[in-house]
Amino acid sequence: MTTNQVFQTVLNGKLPPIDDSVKAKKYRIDKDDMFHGFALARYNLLNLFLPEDEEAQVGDSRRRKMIVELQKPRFTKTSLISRYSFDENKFNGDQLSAFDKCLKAQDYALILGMPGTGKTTVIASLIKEMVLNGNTVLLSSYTHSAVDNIVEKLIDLIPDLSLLRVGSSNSISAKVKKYTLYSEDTIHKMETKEDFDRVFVDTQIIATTCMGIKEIPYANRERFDYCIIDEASQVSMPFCLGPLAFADKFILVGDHYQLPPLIINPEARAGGLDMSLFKILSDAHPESVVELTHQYRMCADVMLLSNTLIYDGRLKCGSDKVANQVLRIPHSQQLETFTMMEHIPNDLQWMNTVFEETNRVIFLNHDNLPANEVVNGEKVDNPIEAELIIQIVNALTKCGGVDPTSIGVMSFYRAQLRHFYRQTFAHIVEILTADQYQGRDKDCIIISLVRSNDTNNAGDLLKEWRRVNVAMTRAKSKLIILGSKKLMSTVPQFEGFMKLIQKKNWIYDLPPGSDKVYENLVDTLSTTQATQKTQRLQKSPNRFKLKPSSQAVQQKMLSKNVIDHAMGN
Ligand SMILES: Nc1ncnc2c1ncn2[C@@H]1O[C@H](COP(=O)(O)OP(=O)(O)OP(=O)(O)O)[C@@H](O)[C@H]1O
Repeated sequence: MTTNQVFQTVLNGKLPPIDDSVKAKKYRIDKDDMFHGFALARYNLLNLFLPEDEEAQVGDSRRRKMIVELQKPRFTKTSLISRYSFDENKFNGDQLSAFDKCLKAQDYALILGMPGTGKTTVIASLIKEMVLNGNTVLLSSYTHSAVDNIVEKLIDLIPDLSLLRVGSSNSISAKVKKYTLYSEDTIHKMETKEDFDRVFVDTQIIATTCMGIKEIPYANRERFDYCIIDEASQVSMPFCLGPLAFADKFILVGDHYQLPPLIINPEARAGGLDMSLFKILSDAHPESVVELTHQYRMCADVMLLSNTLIYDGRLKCGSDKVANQVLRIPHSQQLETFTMMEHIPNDLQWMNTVFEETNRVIFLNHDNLPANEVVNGEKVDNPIEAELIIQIVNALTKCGGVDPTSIGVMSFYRAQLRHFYRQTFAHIVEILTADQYQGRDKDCIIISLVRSNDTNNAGDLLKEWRRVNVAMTRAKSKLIILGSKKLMSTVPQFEGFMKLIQKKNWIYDLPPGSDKVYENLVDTLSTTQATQKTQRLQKSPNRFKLKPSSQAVQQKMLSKNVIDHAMGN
């Protein structure tokens, strides 16, 4: 070690004064996260099999019996917590059973929470009960956002929350930042190393991702009463083991009908690395599982897709309000004005189908356009399908007055999403892959299926039914899917889905030329001066060339009369 290094430490206030005469030399320390990650996974596995050594703090024979030998989990007859502080009327029967199961667990319990069934709500309330009764909790999850969702709920639920959020501060949400060690307004005031140690020992709840567990100093904090892992069906087993080793009892929350751990190596997948601990334990001991089946996200039509594809009718709407919700389009009449001004014939007015509030699920089939995919090496996109989606987003937001933050655009293909990043709405409308949408929702979701080709090649991504399930369960009140009916009808995984949407009459065949109909919708509407509109009409009176006898022409004449009348011509 040289003498001219300057160290900044977390122990503010105890720094020796910096000697200005010594020229500081800057060092860059690179941390290889990947290596760190795999080293951690290997350690977690190794720890399960090492002989128990208390002094060296290694070995975990208790977990080995549960996880490797699949020992039956034990449950007490009565709840381990005597005093419930929550209002039972605020929870449904499944959720109350989940509390009951978790609080009777002596080893572990599993919560299978279908989409939007209140997993986050249940975890937060469960933690509240645990800490109010003097227990300590290690809260973990696969992603930072899932950890923060729960912590944000805890902040609202528990006054004087004793919580330490461990992790890099730029991945942590603004509301949660003050629970980290290093934020300016941290609740954890530290002057000395003893203070630092005490934060880890005295705080009732420590929250971090499964990877972030490496930041918890082992010597300082060995035991928690409970470890709770959210998104447990997405975490591969070696990473899941990390947090579990710290606690006497654990609770895993997940849904193995949604995406499993992402394992790219085919050999590792064949060896079972994509099988989460959640799935292994729930298959081995179904009695340890409690299912949350009442969902508060999707309207009944959207839910029906998922029930048909995956859940076999087990998913239910939490209330009539949820079941009957619609996407409100406050200025829908503006679309009518536009179609009149542009003389759009009735049979080309496909946006009306999108705007119809009671159309909660719509499959816009573009076989008649056609809208063919473009393959470029590994990348696949569909420019015409993208153009249609851009028009839908603009129509809903700029014409219909729908809040752009309530809309999400999703595709299975990253190359397709690039078309949307360039749009003015890109910074407000959420544009994500199906995988990134797991755990999120929007009032209106528009899915770009992309694939459309002569050989009906659907690619591999659409064949993963758990990914399709995630995609179909993100919308609350309107789900718009764009794709090729011809191609989708050949995909075995979509057979039930296609049959259902056909039976329900949810397929709309876009007519040829559909992509040109609304392409200047935004320009036209942004021209607010009625006179300007009149000039435009005079310059190009007939955008759509039709025979003089056609019904549409009669309507055009009629609409022109209406506009003329309205403008006092
Ligand atoms: N018993 C209940 N009664 C009414 N609303 C509820 C109930 N439980 C949960 N909710 C509401 O349902 C919505 C979804 O809850 P939450 O976010 O906890 O679900 P989740 O299962 O974590 O969702 P995800 O599938 O995104 O992980 C929230 O708005 C929540 O307030």
